[in-house]
Amino acid sequence: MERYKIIKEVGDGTFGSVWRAINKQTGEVVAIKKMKRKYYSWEECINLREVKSLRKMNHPNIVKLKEVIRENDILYFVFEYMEYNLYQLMKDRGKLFSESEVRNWCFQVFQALSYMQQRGYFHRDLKPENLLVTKNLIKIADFGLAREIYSEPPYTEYVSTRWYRAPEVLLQSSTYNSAVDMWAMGAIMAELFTLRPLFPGSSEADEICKICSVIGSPNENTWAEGLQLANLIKYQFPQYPSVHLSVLIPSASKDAISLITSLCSWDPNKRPTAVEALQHPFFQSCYYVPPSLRSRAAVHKTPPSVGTRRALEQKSTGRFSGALSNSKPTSNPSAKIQPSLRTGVQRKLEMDYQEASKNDKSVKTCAKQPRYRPPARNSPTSLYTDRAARGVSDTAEKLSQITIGSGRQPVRQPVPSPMMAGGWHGQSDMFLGRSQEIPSGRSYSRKVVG
Ligand SMILES: Nc1ncnc2c1ncn2[C@@H]1O[C@H](COP(=O)(O)OP(=O)(O)OP(=O)(O)O)[C@@H](O)[C@H]1O
Repeated sequence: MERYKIIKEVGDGTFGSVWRAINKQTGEVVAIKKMKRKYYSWEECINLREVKSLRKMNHPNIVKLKEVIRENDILYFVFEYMEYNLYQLMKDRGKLFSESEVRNWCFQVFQALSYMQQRGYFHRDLKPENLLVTKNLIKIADFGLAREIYSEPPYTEYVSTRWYRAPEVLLQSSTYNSAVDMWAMGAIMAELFTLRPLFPGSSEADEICKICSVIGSPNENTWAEGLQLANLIKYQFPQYPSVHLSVLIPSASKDAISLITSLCSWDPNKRPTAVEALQHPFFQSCYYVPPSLRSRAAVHKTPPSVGTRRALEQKSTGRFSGALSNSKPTSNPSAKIQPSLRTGVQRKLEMDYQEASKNDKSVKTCAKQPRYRPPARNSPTSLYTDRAARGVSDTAEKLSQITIGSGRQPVRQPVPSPMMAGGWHGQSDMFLGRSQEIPSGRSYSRKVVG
């Protein structure tokens, strides 16, 4: 580590603190993530397999892992340095972002997701804090890193966000897939427009409640499988009609609303894949180069993210091409997602249903704000400083005692790190898991340093 000069702490996550540093030899500015637990041998660097995968990921919109160092039993990840995360940008924002800013960012993130999805990976913890920005460039961070479920406090104060968690995960599906990232992107996109989280649930139960109050409760037509999942854990959805998203996101165009609506579909199978999202009319002005045509397009020196859509339109036959046809992509091979990537068994969640029946009576109403309120457009910044507005209230605290599958021990539940879609990682999944479970009675708070 003596090769690096540590400058200052820029982030403090669940598993590591992140520092800005300079490579003394090259002068390059990097971000060094120092893991909180100790690793007494390389074998103990439980996630090395994933680290190797991450190092292989080479995409302009995925934060590059440059180096992994273990020194004095401490594990360090050296990343390229990014100036901000999206949460910081939203928090400090005095006025709304323009639609073209939102489009530019989302287009880049969908390209990274498309890259990952085509390689059978998905992120599973997309949230504004994990989207890092330098100038116009945005990159996905924090995936594939070691997540230790057996680690001891000092992590107990942190409760990972549930605001971007897909309903199938909330309902403890054992077979979720890359569509969870698409859900998260819908929620993030909406938040970029309003600077308010779309589904600010204060507990898992309240999270579902918030979702119902926005997109309407699911039914046989919208998500038959979800009703079955709910049945399995004896959960009853609260009954709400849907609200048109344009009411909640007044600054967004019709195309943006259409994309967010489809990303936030109850049924994971009805959400677009990343490739399909890139073909949505919202991105009409953007220039997407399907991987199959990358080498040819490279000749034109097109920027990796956004440009003018000049070509390849005839190649786009995805979900949103033409008049929003329902036909599946045909001529664009990259748009053909292998069925296994969509439906593969990802993991077996550790579940404890002992008190699940409590949900029958407990989740008929949302905590606070029974309906999502349209954003206060004049004071968007207040959201991130107002605890109550973020759904953290006494009522919420109480509701959080009776969450879906409550009765669990307040220990870290393994939520696997980004992993090969369609693959069951078995034993190692325990090690790859990240904290997702919300210990009862704890409130969510974002931890952002700097
Ligand atoms: N490459 C980077 N460049 C600059 N800042 C970074 C970088 N990577 C991470 N950070 C900052 O550090 C914060 C925490 O990083 P990260 O999410 O990787 O930690 P974590 O322990 O995995 O967090 P979490 O609790 O979200 O799982 C990020 O939100 C970001 O603000």
